[in-house]
Amino acid sequence: MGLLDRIKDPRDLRALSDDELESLAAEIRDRLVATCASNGGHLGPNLGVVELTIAAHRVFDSPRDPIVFDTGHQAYVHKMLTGRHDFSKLKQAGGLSGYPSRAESEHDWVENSHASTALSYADGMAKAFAVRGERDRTVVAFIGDGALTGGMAWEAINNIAGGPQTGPDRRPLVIVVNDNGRSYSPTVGGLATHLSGLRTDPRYEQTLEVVKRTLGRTALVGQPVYDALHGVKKGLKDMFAPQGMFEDLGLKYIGPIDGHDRAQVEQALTQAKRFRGPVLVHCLTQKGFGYDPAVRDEADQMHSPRPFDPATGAPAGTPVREWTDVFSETIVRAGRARPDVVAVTAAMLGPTGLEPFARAFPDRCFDVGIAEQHAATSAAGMAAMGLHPVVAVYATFLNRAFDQVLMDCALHKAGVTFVLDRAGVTGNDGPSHNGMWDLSILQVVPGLRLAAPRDGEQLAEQFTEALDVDDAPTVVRFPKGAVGSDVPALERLGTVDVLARAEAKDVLLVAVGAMGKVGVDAAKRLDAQGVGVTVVDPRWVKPLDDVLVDLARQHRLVVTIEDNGRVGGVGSVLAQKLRDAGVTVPVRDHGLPQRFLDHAKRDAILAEAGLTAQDLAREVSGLVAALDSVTHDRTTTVDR
Ligand SMILES: Cc1ncc(C[n+]2csc(CCOP(=O)(O)OP(=O)(O)O)c2C)c(N)n1
Ligand SMILES: CC(=O)[C@@H](O)[C@H](O)COP(=O)(O)O
Ligand SMILES: [Mg+2]
Repeated sequence: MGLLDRIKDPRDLRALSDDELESLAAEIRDRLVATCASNGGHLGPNLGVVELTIAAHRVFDSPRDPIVFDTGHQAYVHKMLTGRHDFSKLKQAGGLSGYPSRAESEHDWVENSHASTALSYADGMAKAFAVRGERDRTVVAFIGDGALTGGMAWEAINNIAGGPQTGPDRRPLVIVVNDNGRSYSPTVGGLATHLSGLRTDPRYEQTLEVVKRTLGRTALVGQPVYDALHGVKKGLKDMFAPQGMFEDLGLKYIGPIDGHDRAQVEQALTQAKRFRGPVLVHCLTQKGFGYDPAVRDEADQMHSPRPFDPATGAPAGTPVREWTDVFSETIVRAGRARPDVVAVTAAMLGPTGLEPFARAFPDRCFDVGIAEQHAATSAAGMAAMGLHPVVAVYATFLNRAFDQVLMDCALHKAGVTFVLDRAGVTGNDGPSHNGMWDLSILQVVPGLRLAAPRDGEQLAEQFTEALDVDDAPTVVRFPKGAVGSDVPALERLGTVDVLARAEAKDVLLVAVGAMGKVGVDAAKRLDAQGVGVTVVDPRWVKPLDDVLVDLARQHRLVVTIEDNGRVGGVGSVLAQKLRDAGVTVPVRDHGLPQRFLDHAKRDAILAEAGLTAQDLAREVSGLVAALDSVTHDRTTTVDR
C-alpha cells in the first residue's frame, strides 16, 4: 500500500516527515495522470495545487475549518486527502464527481464549478462563524488568477476588506490565490498584467529577502535605520508587488510565495491562520507541474484533456468532427465576409472554437476574462457602435448574464449574437454543467430570437441568419460532442423544416435542435407500427412560426422533444401558443426532468430521461393507442 492509500483523514498528513510528504506528492501526481489519462478530467489545474492542498490540510482543520475551492475543478487532490481514493470512475455514473460534492464528503462545503463564487461563500461562512460566536474556526478559500477576473470575486473582496480588519471582531478568512498565470489560456486583463509583472521580476523577492533579514536584526541597526529600511520594503512592495492593491483595499497580504515549496506554503498559511482575520496568501504555481506533457502543452497545459496516452500526453482515439468545429469554421468565413463581425469570449477562446477567428482577426477578438456579464453588456456597447458581436459561451455560463441579455441587449435592441456551446446535456461534468436552462430562461426575453440547429449544415445556415439580425439579440445553441451527419429536410414551411411525413396525419412531432435525428428515427419506428408521423424541426424556437399552429390543426396529437428542462421549454411555449390559437389537439412535451442531473455519460442521461428514438416511439404509440380507444369508445357510444 502506498502512502496515499494510508491517508484516510487529512489529520494523517501531520505525522508524515518531509521526505514522506514529498513521496506523497509524487504519488498524487501519478494518480492524477493515470486517472485523467483513462477518464479525462482536470489534470493541469490539479497537478498545480498538490503542494498547496497538502499544506492547507496540514495547517487547517478541515472540515471544521471549511476549505472552499473556487470553480472546484482543482479539488481532486483535496478529495484524495479526505479519504476518497477510488478515482477509477471519476466523472462517471456511480463514481466520484469532477467537482466538490457534499454527497461525497463532509469536507466539501460547496459544489460550484461556475467560477468566481468561492470568496462570497467564504465571506458568508466567516460572517456566520462570527454571528454564532465560533471565532476559533477559519475559512479557507482557494481561488485561481483566472477566477479572480470574475466580477463576483471582487464584490466579495470589497466586502471582506470592508469588514473589521483589526480587533476581536475581525473574521478569520484565508484567501489562497493560486496564481499560475492561466485560465485555460493565459489569463488576460489589468489584474493579470499586475500579477505577472511580479512573477517575472525576481528583483522584488531578492531585495525583499535582504531587507527582511536586515529588519530581523532591528536591535542591531537601531530605530532610524529600521524606519528607513521599512520604508524601502514598503516602497519595493508598492513598486513591484500587487499587495499594494490588496493592502490598499484593506486586506493583509502575504507573498508572493513559491506554491510548489510545501514548507514555504505551510509557513505562510500558518502565519495567515495566526492573524485571525482576513488574509490573502499569494502563491505562484505552474499549471501541469510535474508532468512534462502538460507543462509543454502551450495551448492550455492540459486543463481538461479527454483520455490520452499517459506516456506522451497524446489524445487517445480518433478525433471526431464536433459542433464546435462547425461553428469555428463558420465564424471565420463570416469574419472574412463581414468586417463588422467581432468575437467575444469569457476566457474560453479554445473550448468555444474561437481560436481560428482570433488568429485570422486578432484585432476583432476579445477575451474578457471569466466575465460573462461584462461580455454581454460590452457586446451591447459594440453593437451600439455598429459592430455585430458574437459572444461565444457555454450554455450553462450564460445563466450568469441573464439580466445583461434581458436589459442591456434586448431592451436596447442590440444586434448581438450569443453562441451557446454545450447546450443540453453535457453529462460527465455534472449538474452545474448541463446546459438545460437556456431554452426556458431565454423564452422570456422580449424580441430575442433563438435558433436550435439540428445539424452542422443548419448551424452554419442559422448562424449566418442570426448575423443578419441587427435590431435584437439572437442566440444559436448546440450540444457538446460529435456533430454527426446532416439530417435533410423534405421541405421548408416558413422557418420550419419538414423532416419526415406519412400518409396518415396522426402525430405532429416537433423535434428541437439536435433532437431532430431522434425524431426522424422515432417516426420510422412508428411508421412500422402503422402510426403516421410528421416530423418538423422549427429551427427558430423563438419566436415559433405560426406554421406550427396550422400543422397542429391537421394532426390528432402534438408531441415535442427537446434537450432542455421541461418547465418553460419549447414544448410548453408551443402548448401555450396552440391554446391561444384555440387549437385543442392534445400536446405532450418531452424534455429533461426539472432537477439537477448527476454526472454520467451524456447518452445515459438522455436515455434515463426517455430522450431516445426507442423511448419516444414507445411513448407516442401508447398515446396514439389511448386516443384510438377514446375515439373507438365515442364511436361505439354513438352507434348504440
Ligand atoms: C462562470 C464560468 N465561466 C467559465 C468557466 C470555465 N472555466 C473553467 S476553469 C476556467 C479557468 C479558471 O482559471 P483559474 O481560476 O486561474 O484556475 P486554473 O485552471 O488556472 O487553476 C474557466 C474559464 C467557469 N467554470 N465558470
Ligand atoms: C471547469 C469548467 O468549467 C470547464 O473546464 C469544463 O469542465 C470543461 O468542459 P468541456 O470538457 O466540455 O470543455
Ligand atoms: Mg489560473
